[in-house]
Amino acid sequence: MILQKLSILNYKNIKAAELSLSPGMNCFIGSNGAGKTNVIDAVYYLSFCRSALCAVDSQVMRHGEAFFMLEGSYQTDGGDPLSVYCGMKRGTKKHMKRDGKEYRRLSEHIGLVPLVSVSPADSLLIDGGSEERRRLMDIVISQYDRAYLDSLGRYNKALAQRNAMLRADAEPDTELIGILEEQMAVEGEAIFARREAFVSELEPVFREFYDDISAGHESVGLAYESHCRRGPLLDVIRRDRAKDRIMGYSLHGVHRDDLVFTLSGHPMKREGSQGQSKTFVIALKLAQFGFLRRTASQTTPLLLLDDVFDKLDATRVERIVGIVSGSGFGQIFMTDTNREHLDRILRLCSHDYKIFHVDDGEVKEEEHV
Ligand SMILES: Nc1ncnc2c1ncn2[C@@H]1O[C@H](COP(=O)(O)OP(=O)(O)OP(=O)(O)O)[C@@H](O)[C@H]1O
Repeated sequence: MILQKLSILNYKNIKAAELSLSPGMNCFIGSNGAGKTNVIDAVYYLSFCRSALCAVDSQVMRHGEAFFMLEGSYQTDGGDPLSVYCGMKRGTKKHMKRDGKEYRRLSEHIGLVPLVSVSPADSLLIDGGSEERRRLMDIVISQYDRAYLDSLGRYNKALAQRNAMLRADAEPDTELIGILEEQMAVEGEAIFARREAFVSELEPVFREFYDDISAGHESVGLAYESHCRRGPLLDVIRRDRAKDRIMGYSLHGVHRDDLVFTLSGHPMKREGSQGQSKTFVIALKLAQFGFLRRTASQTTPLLLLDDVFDKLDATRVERIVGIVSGSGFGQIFMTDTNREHLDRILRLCSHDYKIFHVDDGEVKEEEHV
């Protein structure tokens, strides 16, 4: 998938931008706070119907403005044109359209424009709670498996209802809580099977990328942990109903799943240096990219690299650039604050590229000399 043109109106600090993009590398350069991340967040928005950074849509609207609008003109891998539009007026709901036709449900759009993003916020994958790692699995799997997203929705609904019953003053109705547990078990087992298949396919590819970037200096591990491994999920959930009632929430289920990251057999979070943690996250995201390309109807995802090279030594930067400019990767969006650094990266890169200067929300394409 190639994003050929991007139009932005009133998105965060970008008042108006009309960008004609390279099918290869698109570099956004500017000082801190200039709006580089905001531009690539607009690209992210058009894939996921939401910002990667703001949970609330009204927050992406430029301060003092009454609406925002994003429009992307894509070329699919098959060569067909595709247009995606999102617009929202303050105080109303947003409208997402594909080729001029409004979606009834936003979930219908997820996966159409597959995208993998690497950003400084990804350090939370290592340092943050298990919800960050579950989100990584959910974001990838839901881009190629709509049934997964539906299962997740039904599971979360049953979980929220069960938690409400556990917290209520009145003793839970045994029949009703039993039905909710059955729903959680059915959907939970389906979610588990898909997460397990995903991780077992991702893990060897991830290790290969890590070895490649670190020149085989370190050995890393990635494992999937789930209560489903303790036996039939229904038994596992039901067994501790009395304890759950005391705690006021469900202690067991796939909402507690996690990914365990290790460096030489020790927890990455405790042992990894900043550069090693960054390498880990990048290898994970590159593996995710390959996985999506194979599964998301053979479409090459877009790759967003927001400020990724900070804290990495020159050899690792060189190896990463070598990987992403090789075959199998497609269009890339990258941000950097340092021109010399960017020029060094571009010298390594065999892709066609464009440079855009971002200054206080204004985006200008650099003329090629
Ligand atoms: N809704 C909004 N309206 C107007 N400006 C906003 C809004 N949301 C964020 N901003 C502004 O966007 C700027 C941050 O932009 P962005 O994160 O894209 O910077 P950046 O160029 O990536 O910087 P860095 O190099 O520091 O990562 C801040 O100045 C912030 O005030």
